[in-house]
Amino acid sequence: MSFKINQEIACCGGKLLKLSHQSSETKTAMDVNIYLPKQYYEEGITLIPVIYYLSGLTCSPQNATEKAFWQVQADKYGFAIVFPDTSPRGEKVPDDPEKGWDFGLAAGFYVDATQEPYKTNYRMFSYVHEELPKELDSYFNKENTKIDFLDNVAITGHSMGGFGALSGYLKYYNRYKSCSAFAPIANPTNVPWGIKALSGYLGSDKELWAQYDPCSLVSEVDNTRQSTILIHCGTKDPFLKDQLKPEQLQEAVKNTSWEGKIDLKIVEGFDHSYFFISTFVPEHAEFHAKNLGLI
Ligand SMILES: N[C@@H](CCC(=O)N[C@@H](CS)C(=O)NCC(=O)O)C(=O)O
Repeated sequence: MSFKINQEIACCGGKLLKLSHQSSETKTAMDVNIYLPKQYYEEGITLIPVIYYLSGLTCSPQNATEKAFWQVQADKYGFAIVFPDTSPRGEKVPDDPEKGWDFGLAAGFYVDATQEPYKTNYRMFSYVHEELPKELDSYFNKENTKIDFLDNVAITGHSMGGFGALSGYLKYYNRYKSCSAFAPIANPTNVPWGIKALSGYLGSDKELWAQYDPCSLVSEVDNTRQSTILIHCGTKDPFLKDQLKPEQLQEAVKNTSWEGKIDLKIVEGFDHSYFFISTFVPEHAEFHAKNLGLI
């Protein structure tokens, strides 16, 4: 299956492409944005690495595309950045029966649902980590490989997407070269947003929940590369104490191969918004650029 280019927009030194495609995982059309940095359009550049950015609750691919200012950093270092959607969408896709904004549409939580009525469409884990990278690779690298969607890749995200980045990174430790997160839901099995989503999508089996919880995964995944995970959270984030709980991840890594490897920065005065995210995107970009071999 192929991508449709809905918009091609000149941005910084490169181009922003707003794409859509039919997903066999979610069985819906999915929107995805990609920024191709200026290096993509230059002669003689070797493979361009990719950062995947997973967005938070209520977001589409547009929020981060418009408000995180990754594009400037992508040009500075020479990586592409992919902004997937946060859930399947469409009239036939089941939503939260309570009509909340923390479950269902725009709240897919990057897991593969096992429960009715969600299991047919809510396959965001397999979509983001398997189907989307492969589809992008076959679409963009038809004639020769210019963008490395599959190997020299990093992952990051915000809030629900910070959780998605952490869990995806730990489950695909040998693929992602680095992981960072902005205000992630660090211990989803232990907070209201996570409990609602995991019970809705995965049912009551807490062992299945644990397979996605970064606080459980750190004791199962051996950090053989001695990698550091970079995390920023703001002190004025209204969700910090009850929903994000980054300190639980610090606790969980004790006596594991990740001990001392969570670089958690609690920054004074910042909230949960894109003003916070865009402030720290340059630091995350530099962190990933180093791990992707760009500097
Ligand atoms: N809609 C919620 C806020 C949800 C929220 O803060 N969502 C974050 C991710 S968890 C976000 O990125 N929102 C979109 C934006 O700021 O552009 C509320 O009214 O309190």
